[in-house]
Amino acid sequence: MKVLILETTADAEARAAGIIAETVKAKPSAVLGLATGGTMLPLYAALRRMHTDEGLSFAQVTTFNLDEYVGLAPSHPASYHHYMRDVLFDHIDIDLANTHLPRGDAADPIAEADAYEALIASAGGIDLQLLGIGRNGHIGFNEPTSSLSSRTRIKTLTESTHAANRPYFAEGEALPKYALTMGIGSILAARHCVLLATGAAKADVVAAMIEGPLAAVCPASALQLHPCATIVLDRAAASTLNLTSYYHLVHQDGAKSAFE
Ligand SMILES: O=P(O)(O)OC[C@H]1O[C@](O)(CO)[C@@H](O)[C@@H]1O
Repeated sequence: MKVLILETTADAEARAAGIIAETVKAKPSAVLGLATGGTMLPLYAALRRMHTDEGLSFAQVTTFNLDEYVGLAPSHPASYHHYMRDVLFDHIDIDLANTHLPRGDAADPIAEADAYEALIASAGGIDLQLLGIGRNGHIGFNEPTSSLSSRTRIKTLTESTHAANRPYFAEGEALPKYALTMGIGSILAARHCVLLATGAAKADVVAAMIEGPLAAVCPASALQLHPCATIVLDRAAASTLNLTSYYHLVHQDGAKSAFE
């Protein structure tokens, strides 16, 4: 794992956005795996700015989002379809036909999961998978005890995930019980995984992911198996790591990747 600890939250967000921008510049037809959640909002704002101010083009990019709530139509304000159009797709030059999320309102969600997995394969796989991390260690909606080799499927959401996402739903509205999510095996198949975590509330789970045992109870720890995983943190999210000085020694600016 390449652990990058940035001084401020804004620095961490800018670094993660910069990694995505460099990927798209190096390969304009890149296949990006995208994530949602509050952590990603400033990152997508940075990509919007790079598009508007610096001409960063997404015209040839294809995207696959990690997950969607079962039962929500794309027009639902709390759906991830809605989120992605709102915060990114409607503001850049991407071809909407090349943007993909699992359909939460599919008549047959099991068939939808299989078709989504096949669509990713037919696009040639994912070049860069962006990830957030839930306070319970989930990546995508792979809740604790998810199979580390799982593929896109339906998962039951935990109470803590419900609590974290309650603010995105209308008062009194019942939250979806299930989500369609890329599996941990699907995520590990991406050629590069980039996880962004910011804020002290994520510190303990970040330490479990990086320095804890590989364990299904912390799904993000599966990234320990990935040959090219970059973890981008601010100081607060990195505050309970034990090996901080080592990460600084090896992975900060100027380090030669050949020696990582
Ligand atoms: O960035 P946040 O809002 O803390 O969310 C973290 C993770 O939780 C989710 O929002 C799902 O609960 C993911 O989409 C995200 O990666």
